[in-house]
Amino acid sequence: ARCSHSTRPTGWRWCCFMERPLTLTRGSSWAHCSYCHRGATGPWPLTFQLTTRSAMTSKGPEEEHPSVTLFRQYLRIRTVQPKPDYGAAVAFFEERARQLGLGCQKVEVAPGYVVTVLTWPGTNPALSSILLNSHTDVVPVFKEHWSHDPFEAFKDSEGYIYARGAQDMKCVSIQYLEAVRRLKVEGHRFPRTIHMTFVPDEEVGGHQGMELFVQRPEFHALRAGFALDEGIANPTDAFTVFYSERSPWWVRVTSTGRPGHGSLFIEDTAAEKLHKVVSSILAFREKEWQRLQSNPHLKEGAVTSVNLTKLEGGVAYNVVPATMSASFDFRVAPDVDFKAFEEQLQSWCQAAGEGVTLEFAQKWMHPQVTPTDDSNPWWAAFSRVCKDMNLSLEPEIMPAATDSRYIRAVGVPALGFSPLNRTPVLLHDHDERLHEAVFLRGVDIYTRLLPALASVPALPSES
Ligand code: MET
Ligand SMILES: [Zn+2]
Ligand SMILES: [Zn+2]
Repeated sequence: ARCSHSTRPTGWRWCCFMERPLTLTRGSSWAHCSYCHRGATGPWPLTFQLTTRSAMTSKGPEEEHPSVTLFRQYLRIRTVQPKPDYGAAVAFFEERARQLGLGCQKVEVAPGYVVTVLTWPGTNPALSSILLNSHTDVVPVFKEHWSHDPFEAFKDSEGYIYARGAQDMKCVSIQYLEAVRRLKVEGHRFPRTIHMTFVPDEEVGGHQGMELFVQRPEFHALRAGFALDEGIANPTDAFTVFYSERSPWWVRVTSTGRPGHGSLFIEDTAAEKLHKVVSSILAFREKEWQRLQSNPHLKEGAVTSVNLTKLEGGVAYNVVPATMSASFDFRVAPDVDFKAFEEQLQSWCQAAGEGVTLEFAQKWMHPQVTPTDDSNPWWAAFSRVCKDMNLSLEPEIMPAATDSRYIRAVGVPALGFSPLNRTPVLLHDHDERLHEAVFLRGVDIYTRLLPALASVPALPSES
């Protein structure tokens, strides 16, 4: 097979030999394949500049990079909460497994909730495996605030792909698959097995997804030694990598008090007492915010955040209700004393008066930290590749929660990493979008990371 060099100065061309894109130098009359170097005009990678981005942007479908086409196909599957079309997603991954010649296993962790596992076996089955995890569901949209239909995967003339899940995290699922495809086509084999897990329901807490899956014999049979899961885009040149997470505590405070006519000065009302708790919690929020603001070394994930997200109660303007409630989304930093923190919440309720109680809708109690020094061979391999590729890494604590918490809690070290730099953070936002060149660069990054991770020598525990 040979490269087919294009004479066009812009756009994507496919190298049939290396199964990857040719890079085209803007203004030159011909292209080169960056892998097999036929007709090379300069070193890979192209410097990643906005001008280059538009040079790399394709116009018509016939010019589009096949990995981008696949990404857009996946984005069109409506796996949107609260009623995700998981059947279509599972069928999509089964078809990928068939096309790539990968093992495919479906594990139904709850009725209708399937974890799809695609497997590329390693050469040394004695070694633990690499787990590449991604969730298949996406959060709902406010359609009226979008510039394009969020399930159409519209690509604008600049190369930005608009879709719910473009960043969180359908890009990562396809980047894993495309990196594996490239490596397989190039004829590589690695000592460690690579498993890709596609899991449901992360966006609603993972209770019918990863939380159940890690307890199943099928999960233990994967013998995962290390996992990658989602991160967050970085608007700068750097890439963020998460080594721990804050713990979600979703708390509902219910206040009860004396009811009556809306014209009277009734004492001991539900509203009065709820107001006190809300004030205590929002004062704590302000304190944590100030702590974050005043210390430039602290990142968002290192302090505890809280937001008042729901207020419920009442039936009429002139009826004082006997019950009112407030719901809070706490994200508790990993270094917090969890027992003391819960006691603090209880004491705010008690201080507000009689009949004020709290309940938890989510309460994660097992924060874990994956070491980011060379004592951790997985970190060493991961960071070495990034160094070799000249990628600067910003290690942080994930401010939100991902399925990584379940993976780490069963003893598997995990890093949260979405290979998206120079990208505004738009997860869960209107007009969530990703530039196709950033997406493709992410495939390159995994194409370098996977060989390194899947070739980490036997650990002391494995020999
Ligand atoms: C607490 S469930 C996690 C849902 C979502 N990933 C979030 O962080 O909000
Ligand atoms: Zn996500
Ligand atoms: Zn999300």
